[in-house]
Amino acid sequence: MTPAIALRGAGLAYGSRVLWRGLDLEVRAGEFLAVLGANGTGKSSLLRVLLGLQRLTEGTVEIEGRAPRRGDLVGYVPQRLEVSPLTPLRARDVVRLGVDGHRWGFGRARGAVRARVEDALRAVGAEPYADVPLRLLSGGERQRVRVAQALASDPRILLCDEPLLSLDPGSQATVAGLIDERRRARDTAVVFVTHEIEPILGLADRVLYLAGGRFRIGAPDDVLTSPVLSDLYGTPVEVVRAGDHIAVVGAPPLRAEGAA
Ligand SMILES: Nc1ncnc2c1ncn2[C@@H]1O[C@H](COP(=O)(O)OP(=O)(O)OP(=O)(O)O)[C@@H](O)[C@H]1O
Repeated sequence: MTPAIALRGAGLAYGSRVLWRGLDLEVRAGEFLAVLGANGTGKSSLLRVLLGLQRLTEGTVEIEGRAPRRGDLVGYVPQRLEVSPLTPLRARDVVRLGVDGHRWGFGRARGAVRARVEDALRAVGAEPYADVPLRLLSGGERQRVRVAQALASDPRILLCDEPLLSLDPGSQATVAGLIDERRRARDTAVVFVTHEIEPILGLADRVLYLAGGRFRIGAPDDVLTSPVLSDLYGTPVEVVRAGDHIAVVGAPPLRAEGAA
């Protein structure tokens, strides 16, 4: 079966600075891949490659067997929804923007569009505030709306770039749970970039951990260990686990230039 995402011998550098190279990774439909690592290790750049916004400097990338391109195969959830204090947009309007006009048409298919929007709002539990102006919603409510927008086109692949940032722990768990529910219900492949490990620890099938030009891929329990991360960073790093809590202690800041 064609993987949802296939990277082969993939590398990305900005000038002489190598973010990562030799990345061989297949993500299958319905798989949840968490992408972890320090600031500046190239996590967002990886998403840009998958969105077709950034060219690899070596190797190849395919989305369902083809070069990345614009369209409704891929949904995207950014860090946060920036909202102008002047915008009249309501949650419902934002979700409507996520429904592909070409696929659903204008005029003739208005009923279908409306149903799509309602489904997406319901999926994230945003119906109670669907008609409230966005600027009046809390951070967690806005992020649910943003997830609804990304889900509205029923993408085969969902790319999430730190969607939990600046949410409280309860909202983090809710937003991560919504994305997890969708991938289970529709076999959506999920690539989830996050600094918050705990909310996705029980959800991720695999982890891609980036550190200063090097990386490890594997099941969370295999990658998030003191020996593996110490080896990856090249210095002693402690992974402390207590119940559902986990902390990576002693990871050094990013080196000035990359290259493993
Ligand atoms: N177009 C570009 N040209 C040159 N350098 C870039 C470009 N885009 C990103 N960078 C640099 O590449 C590095 C990786 O950026 P990226 O945003 O992918 O990292 P990240 O792992 O997502 O970081 P963070 O966790 O801080 O969001 C950063 O140091 C950034 O400044």
